[in-house]
Amino acid sequence: MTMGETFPTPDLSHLTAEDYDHVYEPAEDTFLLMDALEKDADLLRSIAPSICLEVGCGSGAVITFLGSILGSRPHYLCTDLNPRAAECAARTGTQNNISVHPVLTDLVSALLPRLENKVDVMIFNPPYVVTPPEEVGSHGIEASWAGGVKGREVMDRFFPLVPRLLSDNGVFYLVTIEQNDPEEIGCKMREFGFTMDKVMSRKAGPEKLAILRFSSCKRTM
Ligand SMILES: C[S@@+](CC[C@H](N)C(=O)[O-])C[C@H]1O[C@@H](n2cnc3c(N)ncnc32)[C@H](O)[C@@H]1O
Repeated sequence: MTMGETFPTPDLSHLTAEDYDHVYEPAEDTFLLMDALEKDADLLRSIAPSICLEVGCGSGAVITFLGSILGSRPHYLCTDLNPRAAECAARTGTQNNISVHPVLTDLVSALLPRLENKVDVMIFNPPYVVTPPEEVGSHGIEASWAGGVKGREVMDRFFPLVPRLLSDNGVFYLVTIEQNDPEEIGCKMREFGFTMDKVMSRKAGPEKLAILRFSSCKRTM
């Protein structure tokens, strides 16, 4: 086992302040997610992934970081409904020599049914902030954080799609805050056939962040 292996934070020097007016700038949640992926590097490699997918890629920092862990063998796909984010994610991949393929779509709509049971590693740092419901649904920077009731409105729409997308040995990483009620999410995902593990947690200002990992109860590895 390769204890404590570290991987480089992606070079984001190509992104400008103007980009970040429109696209989520990597923050504590982004970095905690990267730390969790780094911690799970051996597990991720043991899956020998063919397809990795990040939903809501923003700058593309996380999917690119995953690429630095897993190398060039897997396909790296990502989605966002913000066109500027999709464009930034492609540039971040190029800047770091990782081939990242962004798809402009709501959640994963454009990828189903083609990716049915084919995704080995899936990541979602969703808009998780509790906001009035009417703030949900923007295609601009507000889509980065506006999560509506309990901060759950966007992620709740995604959960039923997880069993359709993940391969039998696949894993799904989700960023949450305490207000999202991670325990309730665990119960909901159990109904879809997944077990939940908390990989990491951290307090960042007022936010109690957690990185949850879901894997199929049928998982053989
Ligand atoms: C908290 S930001 C995370 C960005 C990036 N993954 C990171 O960790 O830095 C959430 C991202 O999800 C995107 N997003 C929000 N709702 C979405 C939806 N329904 N479908 C696809 N992407 C969405 C936002 O545009 C934003 O880029």
